[in-house]
Amino acid sequence: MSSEAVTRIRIGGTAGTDPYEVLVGRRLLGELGGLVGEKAKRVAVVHPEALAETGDALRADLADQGYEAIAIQVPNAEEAKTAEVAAYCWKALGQSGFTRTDVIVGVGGGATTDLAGFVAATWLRGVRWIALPTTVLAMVDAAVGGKTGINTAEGKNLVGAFHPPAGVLCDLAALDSLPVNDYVSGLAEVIKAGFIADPVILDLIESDPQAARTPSGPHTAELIERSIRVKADVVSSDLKESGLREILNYGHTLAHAIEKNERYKWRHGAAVSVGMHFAAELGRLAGRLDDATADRHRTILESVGLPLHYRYDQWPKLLETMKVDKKSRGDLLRFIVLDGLAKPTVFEGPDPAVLLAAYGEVGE
Ligand SMILES: NC(=O)c1ccc[n+]([C@@H]2O[C@H](COP(=O)([O-])OP(=O)(O)OC[C@H]3O[C@@H](n4cnc5c(N)ncnc54)[C@H](O)[C@@H]3O)[C@@H](O)[C@H]2O)c1
Ligand SMILES: O=C(O)C(=O)C[C@@H](O)[C@H](O)[C@H](O)COP(=O)(O)O
Ligand SMILES: [Zn+2]
Repeated sequence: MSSEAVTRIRIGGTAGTDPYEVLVGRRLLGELGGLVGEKAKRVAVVHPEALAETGDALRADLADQGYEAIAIQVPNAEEAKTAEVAAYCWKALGQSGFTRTDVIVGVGGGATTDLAGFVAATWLRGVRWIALPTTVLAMVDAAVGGKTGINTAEGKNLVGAFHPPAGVLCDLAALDSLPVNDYVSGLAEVIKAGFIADPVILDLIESDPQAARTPSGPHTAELIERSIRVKADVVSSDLKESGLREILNYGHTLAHAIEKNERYKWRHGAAVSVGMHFAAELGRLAGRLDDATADRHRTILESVGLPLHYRYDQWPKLLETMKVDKKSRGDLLRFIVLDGLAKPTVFEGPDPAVLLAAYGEVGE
């Protein structure tokens, strides 16, 4: 892709949902006004502390276009995904007289877009919102697909709504300021897309893992676009996770338990990396996944600097949390595993001894 090219990926438009586009490229700001639209009088730009300048620049730009624009600054990372911060946003909307035709813009990483989308889903029972993801993870996953939400002390994303955005603008230039640990953490969801659906992603990363760790790598745009296409295909046919969408949860059953155990101080992508290692070992021990594909998880995750291990002594607590994962049904634990490369499937009610053995490979 040349630096001027813009890729457009269409999402939804089936089962009564409004279609929207994910744009990937550079200098996409000119698209924002059109997405906000003429019916809106007010626009609220929700941004994290780390992007205070970006948030204010967007607010000023929207004000120049004639909107009553406000900026709502929220804490960085998971500290934004709380009921208290959502209430703070609702207060700001109420005080600015925000109506049903007004629009929320969420600019930031996945934590910010999850929160902004959730505030949009709940304000007046649902207003239009636009996502401007600024991390790899938010571009390839969080901002796409309409899952919005916040955490509670009891678990990850326990409160939320399906509320797709009106558009998603992935400006690759935003990635230049991202700390390397956050860049790499987003690669976990990219690698997830590779294992569940598009192995070319794995080939591209394996061809030069060090280059994959930076936005200036030769395959950055292709990795992001391929991952978005994986997600777009899935959520376009199953927005509300009645079946197929569960494959996007690969590695997440353990990951969310680790995040809760760490009081949301771990990056989501790091936890997903450990969770995929666990899911691969579970698949292998259950006799479903071949050794080569299971081993490939370790090598590729490690090659980009993602973690494979977590504390062995925490297993009882992690198991308790996993029992109330959103994929559980009654007392039935359910995991996404692979029957082979790009063959994700649901594994229901694994033998507790197999679960423990799989964690034996992950625990340290
Ligand atoms: N809704 C979904 O479908 C979905 C999918 C995947 C993940 N998620 C959620 O996404 C969240 C993780 O998102 P994340 O990995 O983007 O982390 P994040 O949103 O916590 O961002 C990481 C840090 O980077 C900062 N930041 C963001 N963009 C920056 C930039 N361009 N330059 C400098 N700093 C920047 C943020 O303020 C934060 O401090 C989790 O809460 C996870 O549950 C949601
Ligand atoms: O979009 C989905 O569906 C996913 O499962 C993508 C995940 O990467 C993402 O972390 C999602 O927020 C997890 O959803 P949850 O329903 O398990 O909370
Ligand atoms: Zn995720």
